[in-house]
Amino acid sequence: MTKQELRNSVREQLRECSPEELSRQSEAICEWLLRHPRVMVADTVVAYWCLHDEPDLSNAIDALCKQGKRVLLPCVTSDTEMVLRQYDGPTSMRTGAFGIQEPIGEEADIDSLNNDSTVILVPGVAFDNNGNRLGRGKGYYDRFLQNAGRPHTIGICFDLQIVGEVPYGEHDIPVDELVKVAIDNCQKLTNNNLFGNGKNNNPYIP
Ligand SMILES: Nc1nc2c(c(=O)[nH]1)N(C=O)[C@@H](CNc1ccc(C(=O)N[C@@H](CCC(=O)O)C(=O)O)cc1)CN2
Ligand SMILES: Nc1ncnc2c1ncn2[C@@H]1O[C@H](COP(=O)(O)OP(=O)(O)OP(=O)(O)O)[C@@H](O)[C@H]1O
Repeated sequence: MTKQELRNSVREQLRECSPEELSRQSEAICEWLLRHPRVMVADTVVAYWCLHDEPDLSNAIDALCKQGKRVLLPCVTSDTEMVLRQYDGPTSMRTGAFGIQEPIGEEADIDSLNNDSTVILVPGVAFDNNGNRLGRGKGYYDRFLQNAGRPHTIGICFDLQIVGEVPYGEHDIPVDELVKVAIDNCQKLTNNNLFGNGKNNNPYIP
């Protein structure tokens, strides 16, 4: 299956899901994140403000912000680039490119992310169990992650977006870990979804 065929197939399945089920999963993901050991000790969490077909992280974002953590969100600045700005609460947002809500706060220095105290939550259209990620097809995250050093990355998606195999190329950067929350057994799955410390799941990445 090509990347585009997989995108279309996953989107079709998401359209068939009930909004109630998806919002239950969003809540379970937020709770899972707030209990995640790396997130709990992080001082910086790079999250995303959801598009209509992505898990809604806003409850986790607000909770992390209230805990005093630095929460950063992407802002699209050109056809290829995005930067991160600090989230300072729901009233400090504006509508950016692609209709995505983005903070008006201070732009973060990308060099400040290259450490053990940063966790990056990466959205995706599909992921496979090796951490390979299919994005929206513009390469924003691949370029950004390439420049962000090596902080811990967690792929975030709904259950049905974890697929057998995601086709990947030389630019694609796999995530270190995948959220995998089944409503009835999130506890059981929490320790079962790490790919180890290796950042080299993808043989194309040196
Ligand atoms: N929440 C969120 N923010 C994010 C991303 C993301 O995946 N999720 N990005 C990750 O890269 C960047 C934005 N990337 C985007 C890439 C393509 C389209 C896009 O093609 N939008 C179509 C809508 C149709 C569709 O995708 O079905 C459009 O506007 O025509 C939107 C955002 C930065 N911010
Ligand atoms: N690090 C990079 N440097 C230059 N070009 C890149 C890089 N990463 C991706 N690209 C280019 O961006 C385009 C989209 O790549 P791809 O289909 O892998 O995006 P994606 O991972 O699905 O999207 P996204 O990261 O925005 O969610 C391709 O033409 C690819 O060659």
